[in-house]
Amino acid sequence: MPTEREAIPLTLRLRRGVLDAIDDALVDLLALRQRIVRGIGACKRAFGLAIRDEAREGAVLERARSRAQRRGLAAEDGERLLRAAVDSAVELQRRPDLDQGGAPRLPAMVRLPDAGDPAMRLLRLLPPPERLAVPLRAVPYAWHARLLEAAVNHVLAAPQRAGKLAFMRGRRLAIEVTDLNLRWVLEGDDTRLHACAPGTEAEAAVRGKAIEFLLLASRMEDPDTLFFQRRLAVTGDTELGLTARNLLDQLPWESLPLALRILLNRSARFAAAARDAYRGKAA
Ligand SMILES: C=C(O[C@@H]1C=C(C(=O)O)C=C[C@H]1O)C(=O)O
Repeated sequence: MPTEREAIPLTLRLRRGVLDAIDDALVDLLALRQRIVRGIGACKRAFGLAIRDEAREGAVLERARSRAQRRGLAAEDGERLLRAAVDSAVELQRRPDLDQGGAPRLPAMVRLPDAGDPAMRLLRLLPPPERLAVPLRAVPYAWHARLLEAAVNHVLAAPQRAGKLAFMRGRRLAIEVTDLNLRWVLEGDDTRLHACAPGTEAEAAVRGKAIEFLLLASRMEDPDTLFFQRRLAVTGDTELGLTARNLLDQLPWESLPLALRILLNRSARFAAAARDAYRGKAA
């Protein structure tokens, strides 16, 4: 008799492992939502407001419906998920012990929306990306260039096989991360892209801040938006730059391993939260 572990195929077990990580993240997010709801409840008590706000609930559910649709889900699935979260929120605010554990957190609403949240407090301790530039410069160029080369060639494997990288043959394109002071030049040959020696001249460049590249790589923002809003810019040889940009638009992101996409997505969210927390501190 095979044991249960042996009987379940590895591919199924791996997918369940990823699902477990997603479920953990969902529960973590619910806990974070409830922590903020607690503050809202205390505020309502202090101002003598009703706990339930049906107009606001309607707006919350509508946002969930339209976001679900934009992500290719059924609107009802988005609504069901948020309906459960809103019910928990109302239940929490009705609890008589809501205020226990300290004074009502009124100031949290007056200052920043999430200012009292421990996660946001921690995020605000992080240095802004520009300050990471100094330690990053201590990492040998060859290391991050190799890493970039491997990542780019992995992502571009399919377009390369389809001959879509022919435009890069013998051409040099720079990638510049302005706030981290990082710059790589990639050159194409018949089979792949190579990172050139530091300081190599390039014919065109794609430049922007680290977070914009992370949002692009995690697919949390589409290339069109990033270029249209000039958060990523193409300089130099316009034709080469635009061809590279169009390639980014058509990349088969779904072919990236799921675990890598989750990691990128989490990093991008984390970086965006850190940026917002830092802006809050600077304001
Ligand atoms: C959190 C609030 O309280 C309740 C819960 C809501 C929610 O979970 O989004 C929305 C409206 C209220 O019925 C709020 O008023 O914002």
